[in-house]
Amino acid sequence: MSNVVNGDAEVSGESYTNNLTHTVSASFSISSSPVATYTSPSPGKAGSLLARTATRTSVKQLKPFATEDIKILLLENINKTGRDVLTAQGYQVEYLKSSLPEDELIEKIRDVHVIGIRSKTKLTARVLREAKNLLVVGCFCIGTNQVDTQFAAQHGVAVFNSPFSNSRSVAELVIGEIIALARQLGDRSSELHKGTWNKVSSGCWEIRGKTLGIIGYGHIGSQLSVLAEAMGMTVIFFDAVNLMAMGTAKQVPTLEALLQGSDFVTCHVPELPETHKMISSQEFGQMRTGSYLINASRGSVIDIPALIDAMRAGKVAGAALDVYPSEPGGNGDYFNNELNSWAEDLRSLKNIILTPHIGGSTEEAQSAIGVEVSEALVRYVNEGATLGAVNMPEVNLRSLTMDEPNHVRMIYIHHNVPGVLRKVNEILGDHNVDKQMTDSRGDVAYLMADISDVSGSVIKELYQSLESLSSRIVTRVLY
Ligand SMILES: NC(=O)C1=CN([C@@H]2O[C@H](COP(=O)(O)OP(=O)(O)OC[C@H]3O[C@@H](n4cnc5c(N)ncnc54)[C@H](O)[C@@H]3O)[C@@H](O)[C@H]2O)C=CC1
Ligand SMILES: O=C(O)C(=O)COP(=O)(O)O
Repeated sequence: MSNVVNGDAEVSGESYTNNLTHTVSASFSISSSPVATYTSPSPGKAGSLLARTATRTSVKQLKPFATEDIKILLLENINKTGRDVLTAQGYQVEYLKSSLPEDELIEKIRDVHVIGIRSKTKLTARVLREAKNLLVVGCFCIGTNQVDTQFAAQHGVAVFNSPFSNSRSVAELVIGEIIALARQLGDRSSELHKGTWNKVSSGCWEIRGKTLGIIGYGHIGSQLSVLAEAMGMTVIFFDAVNLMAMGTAKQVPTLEALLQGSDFVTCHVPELPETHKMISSQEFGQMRTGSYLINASRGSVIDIPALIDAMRAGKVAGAALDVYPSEPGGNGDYFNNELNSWAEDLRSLKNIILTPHIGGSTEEAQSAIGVEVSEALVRYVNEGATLGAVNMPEVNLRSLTMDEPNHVRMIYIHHNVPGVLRKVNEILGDHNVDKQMTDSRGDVAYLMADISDVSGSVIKELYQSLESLSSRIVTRVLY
């Protein structure tokens, strides 16, 4: 492992790796050109922004660390496209197919600078507190409810996700389920699998002319709206904010109005305290008799025992669930009462489609998410850019170029308290700050400054001065 020159003292590769957050910041080697060792990633299928950027030879890659010292843990079967972007950078990438129970996760996370997860891995404050080297989290999915994003921000750890790369896949699944429920396809198919010919039309319907009620009209809800209208459905939606309706869809003012007016109800809200058991006994009472319920958002949104009662009473004629309050960390025979106390009652119902959280599980979605999130991670690790972060202010500066060999990029993540900028600018003030950007989000602020004509010893001084401020969360130096 290569040694890294730290100002005038030499730091061994081992100590450098053990606390990269610190030593990335504290490594002031300008002895080897990061560009010389840079290998540009092979362009992804989706047309990699990173790859395009890397081919512009004038852009300088900011990497004052040996890329092989960056340790990345990828859980939950993250797509090969994502793994390829990260390994092409030279990072050490460990990849597991499932998520990890909390204690194993804590053991593993202590060591890594980057973690990539999907919806199952819970990055709680307890886990993140142990993640002493962690710089950044990549959620290779839409939802970020599984991460304590606020705790992460307060400890200088940025969190990225993929806001819409699997939205279409979820919308298409729901369209399939609307027809499958209306025609009782699941039941007919499993009967025939068992040898029973059961040709019925009673209680089976066309979807043309029926009303679809969408709860949460964001990326998925609005995409679904377009597909449903194309199939002859009328669309109404309920959302916490006023939104532009697609096509001839109409926003309704209350959840009750949506439930009373819909033949099919589908949920597309995030997991929040306000959406917890949003559909419970009272709401089932407000639904039309013989209507259908679909949930591909989060398991906490539906009160499942209340759904079981509503289906047994004939109020709800069918349901499709993709998500559950407890979900297993990997594949296997886990869907039983040990996982969720009502699982066997749910499995015994007629006309209910139960899927193992596959809404976003298509080749297209996973391959696009792999590239998108990995590229955001690379930009954050190498350049400090927070564009698209869900828990940090969005800060970026135009790239440094090869014509600016003695420039340095200072990154200072700090508590958002009065007087910090004055102190930071006193420290930077004797130098030529070429460009600077700062922004805050809640309690945390992020400052990025590019400084010209600085030597190794000056970089060290700047770093130490910023580190000594009481407002400091994380200081990084990139050049
Ligand atoms: N089953 C699966 O595999 C997948 C599930 N999801 C889940 O679907 C959720 C929705 O995804 P997107 O449409 O991309 O999110 P989005 O953020 O684009 O849209 C969510 C919408 O819900 C609305 N909303 C929030 N709180 C509300 C409330 N209390 N009442 C009414 N409306 C409310 C928001 O205003 C927003 O318009 C995600 O948060 C995720 O949990 C997402 C992708 C795949
Ligand atoms: O994107 C999301 O929020 C999802 O729920 C999909 O999660 P997954 O990537 O399948 O674990």
